[in-house]
Amino acid sequence: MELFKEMIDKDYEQVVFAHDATSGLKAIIAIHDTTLGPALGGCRMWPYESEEAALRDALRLARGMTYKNAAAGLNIGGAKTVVIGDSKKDKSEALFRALGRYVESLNGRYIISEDVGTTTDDMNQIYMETNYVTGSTDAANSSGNPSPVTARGVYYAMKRTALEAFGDDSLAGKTISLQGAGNVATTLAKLAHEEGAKIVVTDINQAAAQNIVTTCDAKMVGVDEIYDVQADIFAPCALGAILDDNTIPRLKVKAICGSANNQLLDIDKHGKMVEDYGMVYAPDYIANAGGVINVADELKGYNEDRALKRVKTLYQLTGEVFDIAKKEHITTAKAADRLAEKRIDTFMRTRSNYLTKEKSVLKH
Ligand SMILES: NC(=O)c1ccc[n+]([C@@H]2O[C@H](COP(=O)([O-])OP(=O)(O)OC[C@H]3O[C@@H](n4cnc5c(N)ncnc54)[C@H](O)[C@@H]3O)[C@@H](O)[C@H]2O)c1
Repeated sequence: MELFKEMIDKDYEQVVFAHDATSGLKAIIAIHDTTLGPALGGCRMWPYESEEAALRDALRLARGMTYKNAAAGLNIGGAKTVVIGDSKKDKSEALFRALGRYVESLNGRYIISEDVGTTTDDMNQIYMETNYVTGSTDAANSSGNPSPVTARGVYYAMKRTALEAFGDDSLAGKTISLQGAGNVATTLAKLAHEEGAKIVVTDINQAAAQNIVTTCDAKMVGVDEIYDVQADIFAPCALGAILDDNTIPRLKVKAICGSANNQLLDIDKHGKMVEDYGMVYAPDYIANAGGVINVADELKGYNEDRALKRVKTLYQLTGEVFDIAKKEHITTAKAADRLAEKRIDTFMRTRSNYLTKEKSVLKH
């Protein structure tokens, strides 16, 4: 990869390669954009097949965080860390403390948090070396596991999506086909079930799916069968890139709203295709922004009520995206990007005048 070409093309600010011989740390911190404030994004630990694959993932995910954070109205930018390694074998206190020291060296330009392959324990080790970490349970202002809050956000986005698709935001009597029965899906299923929705669930982990069958009176189907279920709303809460040429024509729903990141294999082609098949699509990074809204609240001194109140506004935000799509004759996926880009552009201009001291989300 020609790194500077990539950075110039998508306007990345900074890429840090971090190595520690003793712990075996090999990490990449990609900071995409800090126009709105310090960049916040999770730390993914994954046994990448090559260094280039790790770098590509870091860049892609960092940019995604810029869009998610901006669209959610947060005063934070976008970044991501990837640690090259197997989260089951390669973790150590030394590795995360070495990473924490690199985060500290960025002096608040970047705030790290959990992602796939990392846990609150890992964040606690990072916290020994830097305060620029969220989601650690040792810090005074910890917000804990974000998944239940992410699920709550998906639930509000889903209600607004139902209003768009059915003219009524109630989930009572609606059938939801749920792909995945993990952390987010479990809380989402519970909220929807409490409102009177029927759940059809699948997971490669049958025990996880069975748990939702038991707690929410759901029906279980096979992993591939989920796309053929006659339902009202499809909720992808497992993997990315699952909306493609093969799956979209099989869906028998009127709306799609779930927590998985990057659900559309190709944002332009498949964003259009879902609409051509008559489905309303809630853009993933709008629907799943509850988690980052929650951790970002830690920067102000975590207040659960305030964070949850903000998460509830994902209902209105989802509606705003639908309105932009209609007004500008673009897909809802593109409309979410427009919303994020407009916010960054507006504040780049509005905040361009000189101040001797600037107020920052990190200083209060
Ligand atoms: N946890 C959060 O706060 C959060 C925030 C934003 C986005 N997300 C995204 O939401 C999704 C779910 O997150 P989570 O925290 O619940 O993860 P999780 O790991 O707890 O759950 C994912 C579930 O998907 C299942 N799964 C994997 N492959 C599958 C397949 N082919 N078919 C069906 N099920 C399959 C897994 O067995 C697991 O039970 C992920 O894509 C994640 O990136 C999560």
